[in-house]
Amino acid sequence: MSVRVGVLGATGAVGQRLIQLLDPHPDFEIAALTASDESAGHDYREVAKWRVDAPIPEDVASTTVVETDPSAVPDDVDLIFSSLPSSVGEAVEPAFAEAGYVVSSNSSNARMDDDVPLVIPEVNAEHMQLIEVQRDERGWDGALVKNPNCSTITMVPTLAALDSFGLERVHVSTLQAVSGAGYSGVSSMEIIDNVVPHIGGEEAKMESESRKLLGAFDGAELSLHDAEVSASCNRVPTIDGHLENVWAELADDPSVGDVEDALAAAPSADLPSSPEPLVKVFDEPDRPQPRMDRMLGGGMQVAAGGVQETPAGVQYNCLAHNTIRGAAGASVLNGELLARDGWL
Ligand SMILES: NC(=O)C1=CN([C@@H]2O[C@H](COP(=O)(O)OP(=O)(O)OC[C@H]3O[C@@H](n4cnc5c(N)ncnc54)[C@H](OP(=O)(O)O)[C@@H]3O)[C@@H](O)[C@H]2O)C=CC1
Ligand SMILES: N[C@@H](CC(=O)OP(=O)(O)O)C(=O)O
Repeated sequence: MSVRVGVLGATGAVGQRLIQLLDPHPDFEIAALTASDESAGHDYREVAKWRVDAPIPEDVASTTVVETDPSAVPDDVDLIFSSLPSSVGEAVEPAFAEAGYVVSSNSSNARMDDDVPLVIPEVNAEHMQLIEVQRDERGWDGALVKNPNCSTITMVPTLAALDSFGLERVHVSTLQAVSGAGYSGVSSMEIIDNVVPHIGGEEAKMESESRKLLGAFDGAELSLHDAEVSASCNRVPTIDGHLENVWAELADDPSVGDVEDALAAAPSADLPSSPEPLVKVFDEPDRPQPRMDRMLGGGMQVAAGGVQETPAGVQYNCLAHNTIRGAAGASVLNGELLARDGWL
């Protein structure tokens, strides 16, 4: 199988990660790269400030970047990956879906729309069926599919693994890497020797997106999970890898061993980029750590550890690479699911 793919926002931080993952991909072939009007018409190497810690693929470097408009992308492209600023995605992604393209987007716009699948394939692949509702309602031949926010993706696979114990309430405190804000997002004077206890909009995203991901889809409508989720988000001076401290209140009151077993047994998805196992559980109380564990499973594995009982529920720590599992890799995984299940 070879699926021709386009990347919207290809010159950006997440766009570069997408290229790093798509260039060697066994099933996907990069056929179009888009960016802003200022970059259009130039070779990719001229307009992308390449920041990835691996060489820029030569065939990509010499590709001409085009405008972010459906008319600029060849008709035989089957799948579009989008990593645009959300204000741009809001206007442009529906235009691509209307023009017949299936869009796997990482941008935050439309994630909570009733007819937009918000998917982590290992957690809620069945929500992809919402595409039928979306096509009926919007009259699109294409589709718009989202992956969640990077902090949400880090935590939700662990919550899904514990939901059979009766997930009632979640408190989470995050320690988020600077790459989550993009290359120029946090200045060195702000973050070196410091922690910033505020990331605009992040807490609300974790609280709402988690409940949608864990919600039930009856074939026509999606209902949010009942659990209350409360988040506190902090920027810390790590480069990549979001570490999170989670307290989960579970109706069944499982033992620490039961929780560790459930996390370790979280099902993987039978897709090229899905890690096996989905969650690596550490016995060592001081793991996972961003520098040591963010590249587990090629950056796609979620790590967990430090499970203990507390008066506020089961407490544990979890970690994932925010620009791979939390962004570009999440979109690629959704693309693999879309291709495998015949949505293209
Ligand atoms: N950085 C991260 O770790 C994460 C980012 N995200 C989300 O992913 C998206 C992209 O983030 P990031 O890669 O950091 O952003 P960047 O600012 O690095 O890249 C933005 C991309 O969008 C293009 N672009 C900007 N304005 C326009 C426009 N008006 N029309 C068309 N293209 C445009 C840029 O092109 P040009 O180079 O020509 O300006 C560039 O390719 C955002 O929605 C962000 O919130 C999500 C999770 C993690
Ligand atoms: N806000 C995240 C990154 C991000 O861009 O998230 P979203 O995909 O929800 O816009 C962070 O700072 O780490």
